[in-house]
Amino acid sequence: MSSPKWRIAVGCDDAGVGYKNKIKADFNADDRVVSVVDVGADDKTAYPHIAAAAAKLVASGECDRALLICGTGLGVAIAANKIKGIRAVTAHDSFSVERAVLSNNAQVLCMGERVVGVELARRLAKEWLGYVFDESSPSAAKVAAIHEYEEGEGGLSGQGEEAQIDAYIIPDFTALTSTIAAISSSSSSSGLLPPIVGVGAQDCATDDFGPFTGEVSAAVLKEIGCGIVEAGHAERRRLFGETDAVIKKKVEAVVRNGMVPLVCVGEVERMSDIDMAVAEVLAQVEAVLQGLGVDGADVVLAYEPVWAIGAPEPASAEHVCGVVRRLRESAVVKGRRGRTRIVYGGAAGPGLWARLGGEVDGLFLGRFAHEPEQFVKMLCEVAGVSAEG
Ligand SMILES: O=C[C@H](O)COP(=O)(O)O
Repeated sequence: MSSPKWRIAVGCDDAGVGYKNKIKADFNADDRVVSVVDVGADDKTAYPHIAAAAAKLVASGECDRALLICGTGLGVAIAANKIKGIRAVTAHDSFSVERAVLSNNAQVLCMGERVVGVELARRLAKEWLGYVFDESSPSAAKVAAIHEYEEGEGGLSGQGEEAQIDAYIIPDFTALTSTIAAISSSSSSSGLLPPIVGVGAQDCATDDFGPFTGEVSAAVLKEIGCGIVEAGHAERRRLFGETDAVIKKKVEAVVRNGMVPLVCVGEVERMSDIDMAVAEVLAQVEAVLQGLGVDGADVVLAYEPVWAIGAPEPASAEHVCGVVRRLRESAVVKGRRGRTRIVYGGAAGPGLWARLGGEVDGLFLGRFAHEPEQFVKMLCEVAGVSAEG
């Protein structure tokens, strides 16, 4: 097997500038490294922001690893570990650096400029590049257990233990801030913190900045508190001519800004041959996910047969489950490093969840979400709790 070529993020606070710059130069000269992104300006930026920025690059899949330096290497590790999916360690000796990768699959190495000599720090960073976690090793199950705790305690939106499901309201742009404020204040007054319902947007721009009058960027959506953003809804494709290439750029923008993309896919015409439906849907999925620069990111696919959107009845459970199963088995989904969840949309209403028999990860509601009682009923069905309680 050929050695991996690493894409590395480096960062530091004002106590770690000297070591960061030296190690960065070492990385740039090392042919095991293909790119180095420096997230740390050599200024007074507090370490949590630097550490989180580097960790997000790793979590999104834009970088493979990060090396962070502060005075002790402790604060940056604590901050980086707050980013979902990140395993950051502080290590100042050769054995710990080795085990951080081989035992813990840590993607982030932190060191302290006031703790370790510069030549040892450089040597450790060099050794670190040589270690690769073995997914078939006995350590893999333990790392998976860490991930399970993270999912159990947090989930898609970082919700608390009270939340059994990830629920999102996705209103139009003008209602976003008031919806976020309403959810936030009702969560505080009910004592449920953080909110058990998140908020998302129906669309976003492909770019974060630039002259795109009328567009709403993913950066702004993140800033106001969105957690999820739709990309490629059937109506965007049909009415606004959005192509797979545009949708892919939007997905990249959503992930780049630390949110989850809700990628809508679905065959246009009703067809009895499930193979034909799968081929059409899979082509859309492949066009968006293949070569996505954010392979490690969480993605939600909304399987919405276009013919079922706005229809009196949803697609049959047999059809939905058949397509979803094939999507899950596809190379493009199986081969991703990030989690891919598949939800169903298109006339989804009460009772559908049970008929789908656990084959899908959730529902994408249109009209029924506009009826509060039906909405709550379906939330309860998915959460497996009684609507009466
Ligand atoms: O955006 C919503 C979905 O396209 C589904 O809509 P629907 O449940 O009203 O058919």
